[in-house]
Formats: sequence, C-alpha cells, structure tokens
Amino acid sequence: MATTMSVATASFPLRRNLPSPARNNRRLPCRSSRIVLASVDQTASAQGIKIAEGNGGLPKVSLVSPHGSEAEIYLFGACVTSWKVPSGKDLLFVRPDAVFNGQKPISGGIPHCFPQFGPGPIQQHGFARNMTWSVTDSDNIEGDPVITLELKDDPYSRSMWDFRFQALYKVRLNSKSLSTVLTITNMDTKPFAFTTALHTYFKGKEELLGISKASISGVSVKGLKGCKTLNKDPDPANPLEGKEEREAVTFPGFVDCIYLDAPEQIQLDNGLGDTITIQNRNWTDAVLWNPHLQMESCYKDFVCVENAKIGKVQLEPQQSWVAEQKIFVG
Ligand SMILES: O=P(O)(O)OC[C@H]1O[C@H](O)[C@H](O)[C@@H](O)[C@@H]1O
Repeated sequence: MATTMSVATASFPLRRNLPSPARNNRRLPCRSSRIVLASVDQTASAQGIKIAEGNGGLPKVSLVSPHGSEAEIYLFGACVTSWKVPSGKDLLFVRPDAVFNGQKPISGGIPHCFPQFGPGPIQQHGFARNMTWSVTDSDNIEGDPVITLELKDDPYSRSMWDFRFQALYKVRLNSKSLSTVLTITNMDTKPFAFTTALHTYFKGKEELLGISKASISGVSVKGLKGCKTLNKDPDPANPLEGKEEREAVTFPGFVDCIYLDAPEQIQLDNGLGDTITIQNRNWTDAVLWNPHLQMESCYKDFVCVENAKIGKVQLEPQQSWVAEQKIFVG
C-alpha cells in the first residue's frame, strides 16, 4: 500500500525569478488575461470556437459542435477541463482541490505530462502542464471545431530542460468524440529525449439533483489483459514488473500501474452507464491511477486512464514525434 499523502501537500516548483505569462497573471490577473484574449481572438475565429475568461481569469477556449457536444480547454497547461456529450453529461473530472491561478497545474481534465512522465530529474510530470500555451490555428472541419495550441521553450523550461522544442496540440470536437494530436518537434541543434502522457481524469460519479450516483466501485477498464506491467505501488521510482491477468481491471484500493505496449483501444466502464473507448495511435503505453485514501475527499469520483510513452522518445534536430488520442462513447 502506498504511503499517505494529503491532496493539499502535492507541490510544484513556482516560477520564481523568471518572467512568464503565468507569473504576470498572478500579479495582474484581469489585465494580463485581457491582453491574451485580444491577441488570440482573431486566431480562434472559426465557427464553434470562443475564447473567454475562465476560472481565475485564465483564458479558456470553448468548443461547441453543432450536435450539442462541448469542450473547454485552458491555455494554461493546454488542459481540456470539460468534455460534454450531447446529453449534457461531462465525462471528464476536475478535482475539488484544483486551482486556477497560473502557478500550479490544473488537477483534472486532460493535463499534459511533458517532457517527463514522473518521477524523474525535473519536476513531477514536467513543465508543459505548468506553462501557458498559445493558439496558433482554428478551423472547422465538417462541422467540427478544431483548435491548435502551441508551446515553445522559454527561460522557465530551459532552466529545467535546456532544449529548444515545439509542441503542437490539435484538439477536434465531434458530436461523439474528442480527438487530439500531439506533435513534438526538436527545434534544437542537438538531439533530445523525453517521456510523455495525457493524464486523463474520467468522472466515476455523477451528481443528479444533489444525489450521487455510482462511484469508483462500479468502474472498470478492459483491454489490458496480457500486457507487461510496471506497478508504481509502493515505490514509483522502482516499479515492480508483472503481467496483467484480468479481463477487467477494477479499483478496490490504491492503483498506480503502467501497462507497456498497450493495445490501440481500451474501454472504460465509468460505472454511470457509459462505455468510453480510448483509442490511440503511437502512444504505445497506458497508465491507470486511482489514489484511494491518499485523496480521501474525491478518490471515489474519478479514475485516471492515461495514454503514455514510458520508454524515452529520442529526437534528432528537426525530427518530430506524433501521437493521437480519440475518446468516444460507445
Ligand atoms: O499528483 P500528480 O503530479 O498530478 O500525479 C498524479 C499521478 O499521476 C500518474 O498517474 C502517476 O502514475 C502517479 O504516480 C501520480 O501520483
């Protein structure tokens, strides 16, 4: 069993002594976010796409498909915080302790882990979830709103990982699915290596008229049987090797496990009557995480099913790595 850690103590290095949009947001929340909004408004002018101030005054992109599905993405961390299917049900989960202050990663939705899936030499899960991305393009393809966000190195990232890179994150909302394409390009003159993940938090409980339905006890993940596993419990830095023997993985206690060479499609039964298919191309690995009593106030309400790249990706100068994820119901 893993050791107990309170939610509030999970910490991330602040951006001390370094100029950054997030630090500016903290000083001048309203003015700073208005400047960002004005500069991104034109880029995000495609049908079904809006930029507005979200929680904490942070800029947020809203995608609305003509068939009634909706998604929200914060530029801070390029974090998708909401994905509502046409019935209005949000299938993602944002933790109650999540903060929107541009200082700490948003705990919930789909945070990025880049250039490290932790633990490792730099901050846990890397800095991409802790920086403000910009909008580079917006489009409408067959009625689907599509937005592309970009992250480049800056003095903050280079203080931890001294490489020039570009990350492009394309998010497309369809009536039935949410698709993302992540492209990492080496913009440096020397090779670099990274690990990465999309740390997706799926809701495992629904509040309806103040009444909670189901919980983590009804959640299961299928499709991982036969995979080689690296169990991060009890020591994330020294995972234990094993093999998954179960058809359906459930969450009766603490779970923190890597699945190597996972299939391109796995299914999550969220215990609320939805089967969510999680498809990927080139992510290769998967991670399941539920903190159990480490997060006593909310562990029953979510599970993380993550597409990941655990073995290091090596990129020569100008080379790119591309991985796609598509999540859909049914
Ligand atoms: O608290 P965070 O830094 O967001 O990480 C939360 C969790 O992410 C992943 O699922 C890892 O496998 C876990 O070891 C880690 O505890």
